[in-house]
Amino acid sequence: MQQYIVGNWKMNGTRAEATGLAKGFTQKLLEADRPLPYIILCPSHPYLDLVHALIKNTPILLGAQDCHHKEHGAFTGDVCAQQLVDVGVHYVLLGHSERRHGHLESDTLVQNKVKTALTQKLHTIVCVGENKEERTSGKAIATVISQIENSLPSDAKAELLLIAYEPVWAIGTGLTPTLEDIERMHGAIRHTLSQRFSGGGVIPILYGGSVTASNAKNILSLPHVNGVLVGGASLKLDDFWSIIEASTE
Ligand SMILES: O=C[C@H](O)COP(=O)(O)O
Repeated sequence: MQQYIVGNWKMNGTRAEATGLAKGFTQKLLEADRPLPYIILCPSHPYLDLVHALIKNTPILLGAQDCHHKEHGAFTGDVCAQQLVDVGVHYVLLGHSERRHGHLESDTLVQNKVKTALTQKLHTIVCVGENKEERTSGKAIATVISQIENSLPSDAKAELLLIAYEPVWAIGTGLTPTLEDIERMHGAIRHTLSQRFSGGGVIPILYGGSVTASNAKNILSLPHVNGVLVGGASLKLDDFWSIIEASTE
């Protein structure tokens, strides 16, 4: 399976910085001499249009960081899936822990968002992950499997779904699970997806949480890891490019 390298810029950057990064990646693509993974950039909403214009004739794909669960309407400050598609978005992150805020954005809300995004044929990256307490009390796998079971619509089309496993305690901290723990979790997720969805065996499962140019190769070499979701390191041109180059074919 071709791997996925997703850069989540979160609420960072300016117009000038977004332009610099997008132009930098397109230039690196021109110089690349090896097969590349799927590369997806997820800027903040105000810069989607700008980044789309800069990457539109390249293999880089555009992602958004969230969308509303309703198709349209009086929801001040929100953005709907149809608007994302309208500005060239192909992927959307849903249920990121920074939006779940513990349980403020519930599994049910995430599931409703997923339904709406899939209706618009957006590739939907559903984020799941345990917090520190759930990890130390031995509940990490049960927590993540429960999030998957409750965040995915039972009739979801497997071909538009991706899962990102992001332990909350690893995000932005420089901490990562051991390779064995990542592999064990991804194996459990794969088992659940295969049982629950026809075609679930092919849903890509990404790892996220303090992925860097130094640890990407080992993580991306794990059999059940189909890509990475990168936060901080995706804002640094050379670091993100090193992570792209660490992908396996
Ligand atoms: O969406 C990305 C993740 O939250 C990981 O962020 P990080 O790479 O800064 O730890």
